[in-house]
Amino acid sequence: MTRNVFVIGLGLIGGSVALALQKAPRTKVYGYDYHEQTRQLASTLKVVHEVVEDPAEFAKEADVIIFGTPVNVTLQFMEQLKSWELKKSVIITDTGSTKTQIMDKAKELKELGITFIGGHPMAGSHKSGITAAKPYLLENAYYMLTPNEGEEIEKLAMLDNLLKFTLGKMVVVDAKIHDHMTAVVSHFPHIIAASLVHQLNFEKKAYPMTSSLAAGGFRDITRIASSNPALWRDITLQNRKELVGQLDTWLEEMNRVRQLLDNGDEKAIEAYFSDARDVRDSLPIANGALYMPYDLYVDIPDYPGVISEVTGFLAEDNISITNIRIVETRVDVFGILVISFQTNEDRERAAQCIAHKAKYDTYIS
Ligand SMILES: NC(=O)c1ccc[n+]([C@@H]2O[C@H](COP(=O)([O-])OP(=O)(O)OC[C@H]3O[C@@H](n4cnc5c(N)ncnc54)[C@H](O)[C@@H]3O)[C@@H](O)[C@H]2O)c1
Ligand SMILES: O=C(O)C(=O)C[C@]1(C(=O)O)C=C[C@@H](O)C=C1
Repeated sequence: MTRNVFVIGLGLIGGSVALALQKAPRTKVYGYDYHEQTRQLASTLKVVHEVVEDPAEFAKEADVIIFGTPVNVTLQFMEQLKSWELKKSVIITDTGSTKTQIMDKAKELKELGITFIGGHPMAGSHKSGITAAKPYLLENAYYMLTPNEGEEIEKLAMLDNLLKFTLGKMVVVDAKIHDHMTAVVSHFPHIIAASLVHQLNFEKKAYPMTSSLAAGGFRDITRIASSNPALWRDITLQNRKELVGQLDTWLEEMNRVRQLLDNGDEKAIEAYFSDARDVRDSLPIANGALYMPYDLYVDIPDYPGVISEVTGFLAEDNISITNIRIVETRVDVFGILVISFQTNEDRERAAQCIAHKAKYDTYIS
């Protein structure tokens, strides 16, 4: 029997989930988005098997409903669900970055016999919209499910079994604990990134050249400041209690740093950086929330066709790449072509392949 999966909100995350779930057996993926252009693109780009025009009407047919909408929109839909005609067996989930308010709302649905199990894949991008969706976006990332207490284990297992096709690593987490942890590693960093950009904006009024000097460090730490502001407004509002707590801790920490600088305490300042480096370097790379691809920097000469030459050699040796980009400056890196791999083994094989076949130097940053 075919199961009908219905994705509402076909942007970066909803679109990526929809693309991934098309690989699940006996599954038909339907999708709805309130933007007409997104619905058209969903059809043209085959992000879903079929586009739906009326979500409430189609919901009657759905076995699983997945919200890929901004978190406040998901709350509104959850209110509407109360009056939708749904299959008794339907399992509803979301992909939202916050969980406490959504899981509180889920309790109201449970009273009406509707199963809602929260979900949150810990992968994404500062890009938004359907054109940024990719079938492998969630691969290897933790995918958290946040059932309320007392949720039927069979329903949780059914959802887990379906979402496994995103290739995410499924874990179950309590909603409140989820919001505490994601405040630290995801939501608060967005505030810091935005605040640094504001600081540069202020500085550049007196020193206009400052912007031109912003290089790799500033780019890396502020990339997420280019995220969708409305999405982050909703996330930070829903998790504002946790964020105020993080902000208080941060302010205390900044006062401590200020003291170190005021005192000109060499040892303490070095320890501040070296302790942070040790912690950062021991974080789970590629397995955890801090998923990072294995990057290889290739020092290539500047002539047409050189990129396809390198990727051609890798293809000959059956080495898959996950990303490729050109770094526009040679100031802070050795190589100019950056190729990402899924595993360290692939990266090592690629370095050997490039050294052997192309004779270009490779570096790991
Ligand atoms: N961006 C990330 O990195 C990331 C990562 C993990 C989870 N999330 C969560 O995933 C969800 C979606 O985020 P995204 O990054 O894909 O955003 P997005 O802007 O790319 O996609 C959201 C989609 O929802 C649609 N939408 C908005 N209101 C709607 C409505 N009333 N009815 C139907 N469709 C509507 C939009 O048109 C858009 O296509 C959010 O809850 C977010 O917190 C985001
Ligand atoms: O990579 C990014 O741009 C992201 O911000 C992705 C990111 C994060 O890591 O904070 C953002 C929100 C999520 O809910 C999950 C992942």
